Amino acid sequence: MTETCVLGLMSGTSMDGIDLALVETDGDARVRRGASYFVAYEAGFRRRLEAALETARSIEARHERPGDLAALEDEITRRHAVAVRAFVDTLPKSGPKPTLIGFHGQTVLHRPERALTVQLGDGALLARETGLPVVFDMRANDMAQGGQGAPLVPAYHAALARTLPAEFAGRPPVAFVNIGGISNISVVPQRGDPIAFDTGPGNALIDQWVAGEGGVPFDADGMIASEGRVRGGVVEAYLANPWFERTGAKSLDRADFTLEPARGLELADGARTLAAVSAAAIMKAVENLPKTPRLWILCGGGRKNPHIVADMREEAQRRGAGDVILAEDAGLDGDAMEAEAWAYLAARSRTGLPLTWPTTTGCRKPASGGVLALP
Ligand SMILES: Nc1ncnc2c1ncn2[C@@H]1O[C@H](COP(=O)(O)OP(=O)(O)OP(=O)(O)O)[C@@H](O)[C@H]1O
Ligand SMILES: CC(=O)N[C@H]1[C@@H]2OC[C@@H](O2)[C@@H](O)[C@@H]1O[C@H](C)C(=O)O
Repeated sequence: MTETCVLGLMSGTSMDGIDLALVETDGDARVRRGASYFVAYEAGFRRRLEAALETARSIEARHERPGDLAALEDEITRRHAVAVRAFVDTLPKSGPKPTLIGFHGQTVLHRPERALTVQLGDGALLARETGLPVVFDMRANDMAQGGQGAPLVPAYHAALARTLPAEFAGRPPVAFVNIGGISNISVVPQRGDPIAFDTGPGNALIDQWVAGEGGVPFDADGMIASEGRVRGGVVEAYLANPWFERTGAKSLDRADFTLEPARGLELADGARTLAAVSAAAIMKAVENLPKTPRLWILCGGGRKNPHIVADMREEAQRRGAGDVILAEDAGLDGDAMEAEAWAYLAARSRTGLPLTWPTTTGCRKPASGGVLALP
């Protein structure tokens, strides 16, 4: 494939808004990262998305849209179209313009054990609204091929690993950790396919905790947690979840971990303890990897919580697991990475290249995927 300028769209499990990013890519080794943009959801819309998770629980087949989910899907899609137009308006007149969109949509249900994953997002409507071809539904074929349907970002992490500055590239295996609502890891070895899985809760529990106990949407820069201390017993209760013993490909629904073990804690102790849980859950991944990573590159909003980062560094040292750095330290953009990934995946989809491998989602053989909608 020749190089295409692709616009990636991600509305993740944190439900905080829409990330947009441009990538010029052939869907293979050539990756040139471009501009990025973010459109926040206002509190009321975030609450509607949260309510949709409840409504979606009754879904048994992925195209069912009970209750208000059809109307919500329409609105989510139109909000993405508005975001695309706003982003494109900011691009310099002389620079590259997107000719393809990679669209994630909003996950409202993820039940890999039932081969069921539901993203609200109407690719055909987005194509009509933007006038651009749209690749969407990139998780479905992986599931049809026996995979978990997530995580999908490892294909992009593997491509980025090849572009790392020499001081980092010489330290395989490199681990990319996305600390979103849920956290996931991609380990990129020197040779061979990436190894990946969801590691456990990221920011979703912290967000729910500080919203419920403190009335704020997230613990900005870990300020609330700074006033608290780690309750070791609660961390242990979380880590006793059989999830952590499971080896191989595995992926989570946002509802799989709850605040139950933290109930009764005071606001700041809860925020600090849940940050420790996120860090410990990620570092526990080492126990399920064939080789301990030598470098950890953090992306996603959780890298801005200094307690998560500090706890990970301490644990990496204890485990002899090398350095923990932020995406920005390696010249990358930790906020835009998932949106960039959806752009890259769309380009791979167009050329039929694999989006997933047996080592990333457990699919039977490397699987491409995605549905193309033309304007
Ligand atoms: N300054 C900050 N300090 C602490 N936490 C922050 C900060 N900024 C963002 N976050 C956290 O990051 C979250 C958003 O992260 P991100 O956009 O990576 O998640 P996502 O893409 O929605 O999730 P996922 O990767 O699970 O799909 C917010 O909900 C918040 O918890
Ligand atoms: C079903 C779904 O949307 N899963 C998300 C979620 O958020 C993080 C983690 O759980 C990951 O598995 C996935 O997103 C990333 C971007 C992925 O598929 O790579």
